[in-house]
Amino acid sequence: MRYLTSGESHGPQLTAIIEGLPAGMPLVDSDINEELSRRQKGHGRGRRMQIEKDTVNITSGVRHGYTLGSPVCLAVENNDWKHWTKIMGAEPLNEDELAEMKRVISRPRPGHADLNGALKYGHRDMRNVLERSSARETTVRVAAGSVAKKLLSLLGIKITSHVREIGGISADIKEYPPIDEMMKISEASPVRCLDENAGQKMMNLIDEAKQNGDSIGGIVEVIVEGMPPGVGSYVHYDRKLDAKLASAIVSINAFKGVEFGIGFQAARKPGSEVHDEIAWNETDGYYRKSNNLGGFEGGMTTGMPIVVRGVMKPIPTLYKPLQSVDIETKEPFTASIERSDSCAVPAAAVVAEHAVAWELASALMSQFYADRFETLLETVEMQRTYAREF
Ligand SMILES: Cc1cc2nc3c(=O)[nH]c(=O)nc-3n(C[C@H](O)[C@H](O)[C@H](O)COP(=O)(O)O)c2cc1C
Ligand SMILES: C=C(O[C@@H]1CC(C(=O)O)=C[C@@H](OP(=O)(O)O)[C@H]1O)C(=O)O
Repeated sequence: MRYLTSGESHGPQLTAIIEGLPAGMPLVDSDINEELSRRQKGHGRGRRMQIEKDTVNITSGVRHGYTLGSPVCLAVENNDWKHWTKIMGAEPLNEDELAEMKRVISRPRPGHADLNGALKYGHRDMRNVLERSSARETTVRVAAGSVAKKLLSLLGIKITSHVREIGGISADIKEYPPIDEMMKISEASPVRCLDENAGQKMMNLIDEAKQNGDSIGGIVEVIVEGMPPGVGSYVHYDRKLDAKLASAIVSINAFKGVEFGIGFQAARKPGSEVHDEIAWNETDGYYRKSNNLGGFEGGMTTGMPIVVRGVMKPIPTLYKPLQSVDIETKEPFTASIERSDSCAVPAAAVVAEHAVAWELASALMSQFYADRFETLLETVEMQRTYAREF
């Protein structure tokens, strides 16, 4: 399976085209809209989220609530577009407006794509860069990911996400509740934090950062239960499923790091405290007595829950901007200010969840390829039985 996205942040719409879905999979708008709405929530977001109410228009590949096996096109309109038609060049301008338009963005924001993107593509107006480098694009990544999440859920695979840390305040999770419970808590919490105390502190810190014209980042965690063992491969670098997940996480705007299970802690412990002992029983087949490695050995799923975390840096646009240089005059200036979030970690958790869902669904489809969804169901079930009895 693959997908492409297109669209500018303040253009008319965002689009994703998915190729390679099996035919006969149930899919309706609400499967996608519920996930889009989750991405829009979360303490710390700017005014844009009040303007948008992201809903999908499925324009191809689905009839009467079932996939056809043909490309699925998902379109999400930008409500904000109507305020930007002139700036985005969709309307002819009079002289005054033209003069106004000469206020091009020439002072790159440290930490955003502005300067690198401008010099790469030769844009003197950095709006040409920020329109596409904006995380607005994650809307349709979530749309595509929600189709993958639907496929996973029909195969009995559950996935959720939550916030582990914001601005250095860490959620103190002694024991994870069952995954259905985690889904509910993270949905209800304004920072998607499973620990209510830490959640409140995180919100206070976000408010403080906002008041100071600053921004903060954090750590999100994605948890998956029900993946059959043996998905992915050890035989080649580009077939290792943990590597694909790592790439998907780091591809999210502002994500700088990734870890599985106990992650970086593994560097500070002896092997006897890291590797998960293997056991077997009739109901579950092989299982691990612990899950320090977060569901992967040798680039393949172990059948244990997948636990993957991603690190998001603070948002680069600052209302108290950092020093930069004007690319026209080469004089030092403070960076330009665009309307901005002060913290988008809770939203980014939902994006990470969908990025992971996509990679897992895609791996299942390449390993158990099926033109018909029913065949996929049967083959995945066969793999589970085979693994249990192996
Ligand atoms: C959900 C989400 C919302 C974001 N909102 C903003 C924002 O309002 N302002 C901003 O400057 N960056 C925001 N970012 C981060 C930038 O998009 C990102 O830093 C930029 O594209 C540069 O890419 P890089 O940080 O991966 O190098 C957001 C990221 C995510 C995931
Ligand atoms: C629009 C979204 O996030 C945007 C991501 C973003 C950036 O620079 O990445 C900058 C802001 O854009 P705007 O200036 O239009 O408010 C965010 O709002 C979204 O998540 O849907």
